Amino acid sequence: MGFKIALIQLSVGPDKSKNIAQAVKEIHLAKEKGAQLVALPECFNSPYGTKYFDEYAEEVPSGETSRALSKAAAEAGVCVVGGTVPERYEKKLYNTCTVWDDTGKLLAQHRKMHLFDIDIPNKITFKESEVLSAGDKITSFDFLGSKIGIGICYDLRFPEMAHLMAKEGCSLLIYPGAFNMTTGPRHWELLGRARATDQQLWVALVSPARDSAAGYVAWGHSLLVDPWGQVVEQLDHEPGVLLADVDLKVVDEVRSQIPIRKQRRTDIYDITIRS
Ligand SMILES: NC(=O)CCC(=O)C(=O)O
Repeated sequence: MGFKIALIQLSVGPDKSKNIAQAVKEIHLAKEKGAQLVALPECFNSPYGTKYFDEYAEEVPSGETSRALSKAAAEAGVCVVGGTVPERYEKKLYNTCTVWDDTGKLLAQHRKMHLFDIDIPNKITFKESEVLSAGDKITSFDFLGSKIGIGICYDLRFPEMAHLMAKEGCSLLIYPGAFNMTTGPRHWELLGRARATDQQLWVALVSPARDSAAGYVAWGHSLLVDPWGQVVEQLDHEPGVLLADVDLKVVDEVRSQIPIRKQRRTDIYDITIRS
């Protein structure tokens, strides 16, 4: 009960076609190494920055990147969590993750719900909301008898969202993300471990590789955390692939041995989706 996952820490540059071609190549290589699920990083077809989103944006599923991911998933015969791309929809832009099954069919589409607007003086100021709109839906999909939830980068900071995905039955949460050189060393691993521990499930964080010459320098360090909150494996900041087994039995093991899910005081508090 489980599957092999590959987290692809891609090197991303300004050449969109090259970024896509590199992703397609890595999807095939991961499949050859036995991966059943391949996940790409946030903003993998474009440099990460508000000035780039409009230029690199495409429609889902008709755009160049969607078509390439669908084809790669079908040809390799593997499920692809397609990182994120700037998506154009009805004159708005979103930061969007698409998921493709092993026949190339679009299984799920998640629009980043929490936009990355922060201001840390003399370190980093970023305002996604200057150009992006926020999504408004929790997203999960079925995979080999399990349910997988999707969040995007800053979404990782919101335990309520992870809680709702766990409540929907997810055993694994995948977050394509690109933390930076200020928040990355402080919070990236901590938040991944926190979400895994508080929801008692697997968490995968997938970053682009670091490019120190880029306007926004990604922290890298893609990682997989088990439901005990332990880091199973973590990359450094170079391009690379993390290939590991996701054992779903561990989810049941932790949840039965530390039964916080049954011990919540829902007579006093609750987290629900407002419709
Ligand atoms: N792309 C993002 O959402 C970055 C989030 C981030 O760096 C953080 O600290 O949160």
